[in-house]
Amino acid sequence: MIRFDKVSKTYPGQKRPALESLDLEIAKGEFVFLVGSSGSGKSTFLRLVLRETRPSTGRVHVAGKEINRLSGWKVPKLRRQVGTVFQDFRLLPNKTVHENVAFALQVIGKSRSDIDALVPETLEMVGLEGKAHRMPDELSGGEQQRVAIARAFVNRPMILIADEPTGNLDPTTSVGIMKLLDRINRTGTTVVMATHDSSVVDQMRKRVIELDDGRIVRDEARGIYGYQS
Ligand SMILES: Nc1ncnc2c1ncn2[C@@H]1O[C@H](COP(=O)(O)OP(=O)(O)OP(=O)(O)O)[C@@H](O)[C@H]1O
Repeated sequence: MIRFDKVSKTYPGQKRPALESLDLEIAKGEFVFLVGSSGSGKSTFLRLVLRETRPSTGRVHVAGKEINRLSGWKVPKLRRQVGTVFQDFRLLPNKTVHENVAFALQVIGKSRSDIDALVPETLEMVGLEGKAHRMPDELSGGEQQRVAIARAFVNRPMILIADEPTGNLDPTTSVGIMKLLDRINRTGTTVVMATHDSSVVDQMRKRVIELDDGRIVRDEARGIYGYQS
């Protein structure tokens, strides 16, 4: 589902590469934690998967396509296959919960009847039935993150990328969010999550890839967080 062949990335004006000669394969349906200290290259990895940036050398394959060669007009189609969730939720503040999730479908041209069916179903899946007409600021942080996950998943993407999704949440709320991501993963969606949250990683016992200075220093099938920040 995601394959990196000898991928290096050096940002313009930087001497040291953010990622160096990364070889990596993530299969369909896997759940992968990306860990490593600040600056180790986690966000750069995720940005390469989304083609928000391109590798300096090497090849990035996502959902069967070599994406460095993808022409610009095909990038939106790629991004439809990849849902994204962030630490700071990134909801539209002036839209209701329903509208936030519906918007993700409107921009890709889904019909009104599809939207009317998919949004309530997805809100129910994330445990927000009954809150469809609330505004984001009328929700707890955990609920806002559930809306963000609903928005990322409503289109049933092949891959879900989560960058520190529990970073602003207390431990109990984080457990609920992880159960939800696990449920999404069980539908067949590949989940890649960058995190500094050691308790979450230790609880889930999924594949753990650790980056250090742009290189993979650990790749374990049922790993723990295992590095001291
Ligand atoms: N746009 C950019 N321009 C120049 N250098 C960058 C840019 N983005 C990241 N870097 C550098 O690349 C390296 C890797 O950064 P990256 O953001 O991928 O790390 P990270 O593991 O995601 O860190 P954090 O856990 O703090 O989010 C760092 O040395 C960083 O300073």
